[in-house]
Amino acid sequence: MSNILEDIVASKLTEVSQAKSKVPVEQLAEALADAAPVRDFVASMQSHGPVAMIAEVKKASPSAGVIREDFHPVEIARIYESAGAACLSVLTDEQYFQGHLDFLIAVRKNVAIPVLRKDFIIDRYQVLEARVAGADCVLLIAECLDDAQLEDLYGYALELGMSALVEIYEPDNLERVLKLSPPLLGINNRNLKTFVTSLDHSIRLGAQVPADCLLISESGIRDRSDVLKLQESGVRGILVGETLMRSSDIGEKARELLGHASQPTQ
Ligand SMILES: O=P(O)(O)OC[C@@H](O)[C@@H](O)c1c[nH]c2ccccc12
Repeated sequence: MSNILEDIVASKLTEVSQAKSKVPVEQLAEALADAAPVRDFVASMQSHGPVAMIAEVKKASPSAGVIREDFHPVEIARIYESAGAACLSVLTDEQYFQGHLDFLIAVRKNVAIPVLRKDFIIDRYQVLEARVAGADCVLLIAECLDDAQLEDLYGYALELGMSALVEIYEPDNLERVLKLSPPLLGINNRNLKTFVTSLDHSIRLGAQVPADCLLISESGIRDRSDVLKLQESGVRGILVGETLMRSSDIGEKARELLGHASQPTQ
């Protein structure tokens, strides 16, 4: 079976080297002076209880294809914000998710809550690019990074004033990510090799996460009962994309997940 993560990482290597030849790192670093001040992603997650939502702006994915044709990132982001999302996640990968760094730039300027750059980060250049674009947090996927890379990219994100959301799928990666003492830890419910998605994955693996680390269950969350089930298992954050993006009333669906719905929807 082909492993999508390996394919994506391979194309990221090319993408990053092309980006570096277009805008050398020294030039990119000069733009840091003009970057907006960082918003505290971790604090926003911690202050939105009992379960804080990271709402994702995502047009398409390798597992689902195009999720939403009628795609206006800023409009969607504003709806998420007013529905009570703690933070936003914006896909910036172009090839596999039909995202764009420009979406993040536009979203960040039009909301007041912190924004995560959702991409496959394998190089410091992408972390710098994220900060220059206005990102408050970057995603670091343990399955794409060895220990040295993980530590380096994590440290660099912090150095630039951002937070990093460290994500794992494989149970074997838990121990090595906990060495960073991250305030946030994401457990992906979706196996990126098979696309099989099960909430039980973050529930089971989450039981091994220390209480001082805010546990975020990612992917495959569909309704209020899912959220309650996760909450009962100690999950304090959720990352939701597809369910919201497929909804004909995004705001209502977001409020339903958070338990703020005017009327429960089925
Ligand atoms: O659309 P969903 O099933 O609600 O999932 C959102 C998010 O968890 C998912 O997009 C995701 C989790 N980790 C990733 C890493 C890269 C790209 C995407 C992801």
